[in-house]
Amino acid sequence: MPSRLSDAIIRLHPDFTSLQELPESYAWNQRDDIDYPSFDSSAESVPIIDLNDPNALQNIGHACRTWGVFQVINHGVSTTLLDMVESTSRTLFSLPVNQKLKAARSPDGVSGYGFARISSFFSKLMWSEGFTIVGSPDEHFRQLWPHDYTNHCDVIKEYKQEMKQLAGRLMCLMLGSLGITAKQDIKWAGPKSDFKEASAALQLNYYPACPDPDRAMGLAAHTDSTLLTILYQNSTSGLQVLKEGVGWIKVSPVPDGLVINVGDLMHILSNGSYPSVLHRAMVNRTRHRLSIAYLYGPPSSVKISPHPKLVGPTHPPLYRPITWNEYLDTKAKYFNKALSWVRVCVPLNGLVDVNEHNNSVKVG
Ligand SMILES: O=C(O)CCC(=O)C(=O)O
Ligand SMILES: [Fe+2]
Repeated sequence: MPSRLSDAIIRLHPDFTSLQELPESYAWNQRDDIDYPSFDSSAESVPIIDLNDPNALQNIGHACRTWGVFQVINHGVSTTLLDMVESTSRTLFSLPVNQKLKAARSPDGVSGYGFARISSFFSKLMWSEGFTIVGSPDEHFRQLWPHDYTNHCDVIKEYKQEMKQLAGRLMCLMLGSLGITAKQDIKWAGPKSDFKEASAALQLNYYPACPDPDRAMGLAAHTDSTLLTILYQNSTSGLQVLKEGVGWIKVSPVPDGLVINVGDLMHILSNGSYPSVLHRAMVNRTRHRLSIAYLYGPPSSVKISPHPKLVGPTHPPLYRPITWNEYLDTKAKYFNKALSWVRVCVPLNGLVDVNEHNNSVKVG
């Protein structure tokens, strides 16, 4: 890398541990909570759903409709694997900045190390680092750990496999709660209804301890562009979701729990019944935080549209068909307005998309 370019990147990617004060470039004078108050989980809390509960499907339907987010326990992903993926992520972000930059995301690429991808939409910087994995992690991991990358690659591959299985199961439950049977009603679910052809990316997020957390922002408010997102967070809280009419609600980490977000494509598929949840990550004065988001969507050639079973004379389709890539392009252009650019019809109840009230929604 030419040295002037790498100097510029290092200036943009500081060694957070060396900063004793919050630089002005990281000070968010205006955060979204100007309009919305913040609550801890004592006010209202995101539903926690046991996947072994015989009522799991109904509970998921209710959570998707009212919150657009829920946590799952007894999901079948082992604690050992969650610990291992957390450990690989922590090892990655603990590398010296110069080493991490060897696997920097290229300006037009998606995989690799860098700031949150949504950073370009904001004038202030976010107190976080990210690493995106699309496809195999081998090449980038070899750059990070030239002599010792295979174990880390294996952990990521196993985690992605487990996530894919869980995501397929959650798809069946979420669709089932809308009255849609994966096997009969969704062609791309495949003969075993395992959504084998689905696409996905893994997003590792690291939020170092911050000297002035009240003025900093870990990851600004956004909805995910996915069908659904499976988020693992370590034991440090920081995730908040916006509950319409209430405010920002903390999503407290539950031992071995996974947070499931409804994404924009599920909102479209459900013809607006399931809201894609607006969420953000705050930072902590003394503790670092890690999160690992499995971003799950349809195969690249599949167009997502309001499902025919949810459409009728009194329920016209609210959105036009769109592929994941087309939607990502729309989101990158129109940010929080992306859903309205896909909309073909104003809902009969006259409500606008929840996200349009906020001016800081970005790609997930
Ligand atoms: O760190 C978190 O809790 C949120 C991460 C997130 O929203 C994302 O990666 O899209
Ligand atoms: Fe997100």
